[in-house]
Amino acid sequence: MARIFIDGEAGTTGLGIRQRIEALPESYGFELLSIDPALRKDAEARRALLAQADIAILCLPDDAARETVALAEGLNVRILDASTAHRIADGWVYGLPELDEDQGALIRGATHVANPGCYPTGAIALLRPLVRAGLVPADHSISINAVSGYSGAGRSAIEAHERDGGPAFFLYGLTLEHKHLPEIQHYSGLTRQPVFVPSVGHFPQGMIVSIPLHLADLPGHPTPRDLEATLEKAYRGCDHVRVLPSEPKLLADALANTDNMELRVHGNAQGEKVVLTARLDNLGKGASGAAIQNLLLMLGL
Ligand SMILES: NC(=O)C1=CN([C@@H]2O[C@H](COP(=O)(O)OP(=O)(O)OC[C@H]3O[C@@H](n4cnc5c(N)ncnc54)[C@H](OP(=O)(O)O)[C@@H]3O)[C@@H](O)[C@H]2O)C=CC1
Ligand SMILES: CC(=O)N[C@@H](CCC(=O)OP(=O)(O)O)C(=O)O
Repeated sequence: MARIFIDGEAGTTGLGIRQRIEALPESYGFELLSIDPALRKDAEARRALLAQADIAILCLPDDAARETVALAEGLNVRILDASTAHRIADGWVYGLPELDEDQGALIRGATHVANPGCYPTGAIALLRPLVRAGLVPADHSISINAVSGYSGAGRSAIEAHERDGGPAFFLYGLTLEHKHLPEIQHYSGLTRQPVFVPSVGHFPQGMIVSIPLHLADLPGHPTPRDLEATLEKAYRGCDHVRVLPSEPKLLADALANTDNMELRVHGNAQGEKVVLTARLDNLGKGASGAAIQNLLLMLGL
């Protein structure tokens, strides 16, 4: 029997995790420990639940996640943090099992796992294998564009979109210092920070991360197929990541309510340029679905 405490269980990510745990077969033997909603921000009440839990999943703003980690000090509880607070921190294992062949084993043995960000999940999945294969130089200038469903901004944004019916679409992060950049750069293996332009559309869930490349700028002038074959090799056998043929049009919300991600290399007929795309549900493989993958790994299930 594994006792799980979801700190922030009433929020968007917390609720998604709770629903996924409740849908698992009983034989997995999970017991959910819930806090009295009136005490959800009370340090003593949270520490008491942390003391009873085998794994605590943090679905909190960054500062609150740091506070819970401090509260858990000295207790025998493993932590899976969905916030941005610990993604490149020492002593934490990055919870993207598809990152490397041994990443699943690292997650299995870890006491502290950082669940990846939604945009980084797509960007890193596209870039890391290409950088490692030498097809994209580590110091290449990379631009990343992305669109997310409005649920990516949490409960208050969801309420605002559903109450006011908009806005239809907007770019943000235009100071070019989005909180996901350190994580994207670090795990993609890039020495130069990319330009990252996220956006939000008026749809609840879904995401496309896209990265344009001029192939003549890359060493050895690879073909679109070279890039695609490298991605295929990297994700062969992965349950949640698929490399699929290019399509002339991609809908951002086609994977809503799934925990999978699709990667594609779209090239022009002359083979001069490509756009790499990753499509996922920001709340699925981008958050709660990834957390369940990590939880099951941490418990050896
Ligand atoms: N939504 C997404 O697509 C993704 C979100 N994440 C990350 O997951 C985390 C949670 O985000 P999300 O679920 O979207 O946010 P929400 O705003 O939907 O939920 C956050 C929850 O945390 C609670 N909370 C806030 N402060 C505290 C505190 N000090 N102590 C205890 N509980 C607190 C909130 O309660 P109350 O509302 O009462 O304040 C709320 O229930 C964030 O770090 C976010 O960046 C990660 C990947 C994707
Ligand atoms: C649409 C939107 O606002 N998205 C959020 C990212 C989602 C999220 O909260 O990401 P973390 O995984 O890093 O916590 C943002 O850009 O800040």
